[in-house]
Amino acid sequence: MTKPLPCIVVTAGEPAGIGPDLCIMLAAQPLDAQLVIIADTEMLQTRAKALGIPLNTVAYDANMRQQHLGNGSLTVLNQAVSQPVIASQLNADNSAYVLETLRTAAIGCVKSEFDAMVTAPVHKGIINDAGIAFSGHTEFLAELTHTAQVVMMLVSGHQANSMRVALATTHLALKDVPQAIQKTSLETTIRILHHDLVNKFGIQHPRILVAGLNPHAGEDGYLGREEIDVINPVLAKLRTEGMNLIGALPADTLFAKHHLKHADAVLAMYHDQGLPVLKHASFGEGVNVTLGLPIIRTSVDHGTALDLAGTGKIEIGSLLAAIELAIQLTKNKPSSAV
Ligand SMILES: NC(=O)c1ccc[n+]([C@@H]2O[C@H](COP(=O)([O-])OP(=O)(O)OC[C@H]3O[C@@H](n4cnc5c(N)ncnc54)[C@H](O)[C@@H]3O)[C@@H](O)[C@H]2O)c1
Ligand SMILES: N[C@H](C(=O)O)[C@H](O)COP(=O)(O)O
Repeated sequence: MTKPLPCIVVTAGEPAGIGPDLCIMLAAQPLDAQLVIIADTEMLQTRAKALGIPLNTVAYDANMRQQHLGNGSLTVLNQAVSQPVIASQLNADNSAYVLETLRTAAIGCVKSEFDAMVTAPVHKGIINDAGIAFSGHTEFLAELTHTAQVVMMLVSGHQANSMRVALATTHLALKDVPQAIQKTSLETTIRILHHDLVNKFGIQHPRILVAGLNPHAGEDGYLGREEIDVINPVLAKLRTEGMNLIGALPADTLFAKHHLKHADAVLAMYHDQGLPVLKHASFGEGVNVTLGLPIIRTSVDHGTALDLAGTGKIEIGSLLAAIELAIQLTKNKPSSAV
């Protein structure tokens, strides 16, 4: 008996950004999956007209499942915006809509109606302007699924030569980072990273490079003590369990080719220690994946690109890579029905 294709749900993200444009472009992309877009159908049609792309939308029906053929048609689970959308113009009145698309997708994944969710970019600032505290999908989905700790990892798009960069802290002001690097949370981060590399990415004995926090990994304590007091003791403890952890390494040279050649993942201590390197190498083709969640969630490696919404001048590579990785992860799921 042939297995059904995985059902991937895509949230269209900030409606004034390029998320809707990306979803419309998906209509022409055949996939080895079923595809459901969560968005305001009328808003998608208006944007498609502006882009000059003919778009056929079919209302989502859980009982009518079919492969996404890329024949110009999109299956849409309609979620109404509060206010008409103007491309490039943020409107805080539509922030609740954005979060509702995420809730619908995540709950659908928890209930196994969907196999994985893929998110188009949201604008963190406008959601906060609406009076809703929001620092990112990663933190939002952790809270929604009652998961105490998750790990953000970005993967460069090229499978053969893939770089994976995970973060010990996520969307945090730089001044708050040192305080957030604590033994317990760092240990949990490494356990989640190690577990998911083994179980979700199929890497039997992952070799993980761990960055220090300070310049030159603290230079024996003369440039900061987090390596001596926190990071190295955690690495030593986890090594006794057989984990292959290298570090704490100076972050400036950790990303040199000779180091990366033999690494399955890098753990950076904070957002802008790790992500600029990965985005320099593969911006527009990378994937953001949330590890440690009870559901599969991947995302694009770029933001809302408000300057490009409705212009037709965007690249869809990262969204396609995010969908491909989501499909792959559904296949690696131990109890997967797909
Ligand atoms: N996954 C997400 O939800 C996600 C990811 C990153 C940033 N963001 C958010 O997006 C907003 C804008 O962030 P930013 O300006 O720092 O980054 P951005 O990625 O939106 O834009 C950076 C540059 O890349 C260009 N660009 C981005 N995506 C592109 C694409 N698909 N094709 C062609 N060009 C593209 C933009 O035009 C801009 O010049 C912020 O609120 C940020 O927090 C969201
Ligand atoms: N840190 C991510 C990046 O730079 O690509 C981005 O802000 C999205 O994060 P969430 O997936 O948590 O929204």
